[in-house]
Amino acid sequence: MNKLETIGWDQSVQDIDEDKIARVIAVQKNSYRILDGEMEYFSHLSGKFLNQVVSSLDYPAVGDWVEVQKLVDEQKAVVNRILPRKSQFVRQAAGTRTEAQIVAANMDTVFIVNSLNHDLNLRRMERYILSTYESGATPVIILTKRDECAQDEIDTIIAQVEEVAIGVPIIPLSNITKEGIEELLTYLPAGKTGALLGSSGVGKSTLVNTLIGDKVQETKDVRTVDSRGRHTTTHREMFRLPNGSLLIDTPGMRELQLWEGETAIDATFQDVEVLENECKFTDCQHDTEPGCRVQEAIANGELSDERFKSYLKLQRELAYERRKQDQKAQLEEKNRWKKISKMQHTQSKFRKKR
Ligand SMILES: Nc1nc2c(ncn2[C@@H]2O[C@H](COP(=O)(O)OP(=O)(O)OP(=O)(O)O)[C@@H](O)[C@H]2O)c(=O)[nH]1
Ligand SMILES: [Zn+2]
Repeated sequence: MNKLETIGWDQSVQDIDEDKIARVIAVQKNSYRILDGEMEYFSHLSGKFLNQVVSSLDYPAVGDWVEVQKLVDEQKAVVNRILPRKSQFVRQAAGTRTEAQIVAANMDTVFIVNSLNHDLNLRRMERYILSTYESGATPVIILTKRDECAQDEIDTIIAQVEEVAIGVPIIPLSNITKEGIEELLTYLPAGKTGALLGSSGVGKSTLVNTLIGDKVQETKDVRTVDSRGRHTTTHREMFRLPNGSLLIDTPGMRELQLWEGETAIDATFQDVEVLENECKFTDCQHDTEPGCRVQEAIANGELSDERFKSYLKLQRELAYERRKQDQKAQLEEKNRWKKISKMQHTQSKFRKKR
């Protein structure tokens, strides 16, 4: 096995010098911690790289494969480019600006983590499933803290989750009793990359510690702070598990604002799609039309009204996002031309003077 395979390498990129490839394991303010399978390096982006950056999606993210120039003795490196991603989980960055944020890259599986002891929010879960399908990875749902729930409560919750997570594996587990951990690992065999996503406090970092069998991530109960008063661990980080898989831990998200997802709507709402196709009216809004198959399904309980509303709402949200992004792109293009024509203008004035 070559050393890149120990950090999840499975790309079929041709003409590549193995010694120049590394994987991003953590993103710091202006530097990237990268691993080549043997050694860790602190790396920066090359000037050429920075000149080509157009959007936030062009910066390296945790899980990315990068082509680098290494200074082995100093354990430093310069990043020249990002290799094409096979998957990327994107959300709208927190705040009001229209900007994308990559949560994790090149993962095979996204583990959507929820806790059994908190109110489960099925609408939120639909968002995570949608974004996961859009990312190009496969979703798996994890329900933590099963030690705090009786079996019948767990069964009820699983039944509810099954209705919104059609065909998605659901794993109830406990970081305390370790029930469910073995099952989780069947979805993360050697060489594969997973990412843990979900709200704050559901037990993502604790799960990383459970899987590694050591305390590598700080968790809510103990916040370790170093001498300069900073938290000692970066929260968004990729780890190697003892079974040879890779796992990305991410900070809890307060809300998952969609960035894109039109192509993933069908996979997320397979049940609704089937009903829409069964509807005999070709132009149906599935709203108030008498005889509509969707409305019939809602009336007889086959489809929940909340789920159908959520389906419509997410579609509206995605269309709105798309318009906002298009407007932003137009504005950027306009500004780019303004800048170019201004530059040409000053250049011609300069020439005339001479
Ligand atoms: N009873 C029980 N408590 C758990 C379990 N897993 C985690 N916890 C507790 O839940 C709390 C939050 O755990 P974290 O691992 O910090 O949660 P997180 O998802 O990483 O949170 P953020 O880092 O804020 O995103 C801690 O007090 C853990 O000890 C579990 O399986 N059972
Ligand atoms: Zn209809």
